[in-house]
Amino acid sequence: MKREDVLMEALPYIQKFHGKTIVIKLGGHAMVDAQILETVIQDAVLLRYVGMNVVLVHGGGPEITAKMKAMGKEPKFVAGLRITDHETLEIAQMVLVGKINDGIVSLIANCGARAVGLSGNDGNLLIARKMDLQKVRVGDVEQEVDLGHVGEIEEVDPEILHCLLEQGYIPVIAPIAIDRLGKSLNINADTAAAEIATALGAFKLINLTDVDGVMNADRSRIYHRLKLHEAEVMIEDGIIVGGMIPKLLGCMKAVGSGVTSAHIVNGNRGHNLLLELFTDEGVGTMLSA
Ligand SMILES: Nc1ncnc2c1ncn2[C@@H]1O[C@H](COP(=O)(O)OP(=O)(O)O)[C@@H](O)[C@H]1O
Ligand SMILES: CC(=O)N[C@@H](CCC(=O)OP(=O)(O)O)C(=O)O
Repeated sequence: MKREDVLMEALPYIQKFHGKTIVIKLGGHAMVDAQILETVIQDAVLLRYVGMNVVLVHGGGPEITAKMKAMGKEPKFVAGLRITDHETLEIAQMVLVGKINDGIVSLIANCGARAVGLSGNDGNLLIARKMDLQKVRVGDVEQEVDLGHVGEIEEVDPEILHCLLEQGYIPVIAPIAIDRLGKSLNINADTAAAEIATALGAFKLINLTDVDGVMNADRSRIYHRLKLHEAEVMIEDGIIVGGMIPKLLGCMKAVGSGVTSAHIVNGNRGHNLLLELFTDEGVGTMLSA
């Protein structure tokens, strides 16, 4: 395709998305390479410059895991959620709020846009309560597991985001929430992004991760388009496992609540974010109602 054709293919999308809100979830597995992370940030800044309201929610699971291991702690997950004791919560806050959030804000500044870093604690953005015990099947026995300081989001107050977006900032959000007594809770970043997209009435939710999209059981094919009911069946059938569970559930919640489409895209391939948004074929999985 000629270079001018590439630009012309993007034009109707740029027109359609102008002034619309897009929530981009940057997964920890899509941030392991500094150069790739920079590419993603460049894409996000470009979206801002073509007139979209861009909100970034980031994870950092692999870095939290690495820090825990370095401190002699064994990470454990239930359905993609990290069991979080007090020390783990402190590690998660240090990594997510202290390190990753700050790093992304600086990268955006380097790319010529303005960002403000937040966690769910700021401006009561994410109010949560401690998550109920989770049922886990071990062999034939079903057990109940306490996930510790892990939160279930009860309320989202997007006011602070509206203020920042109106002033042209890109809000960058770390997935830590606050409970009604002022205590912090660890939130899965996919869930946080989906709740924020829903509360903002976003046009799109884009999940950047380390796979090309939602795949079938033997991982031989990608689903480029999924409907809500198909995604439900895939979860019931156990085709979706681990970290993909909160991701797809989040996308389903968002789409079920009015977000037009939710996308799962490989963030480790250069400029995939732009290709998913501005080309006819797209590159990942698009979930719609
Ligand atoms: N059906 C599926 N299709 C694609 N990926 C899946 C599926 N089920 C589970 N996964 C896993 O989900 C992972 C992405 O989730 P996660 O590790 O939490 O990423 P992130 O850190 O980007 O949020 C993939 O690397 C893949 O191993
Ligand atoms: C409760 C819970 O699981 N919280 C996550 C928060 C970070 C996250 O979700 O990071 P990714 O997007 O990279 O997976 C965790 O501790 O890993």
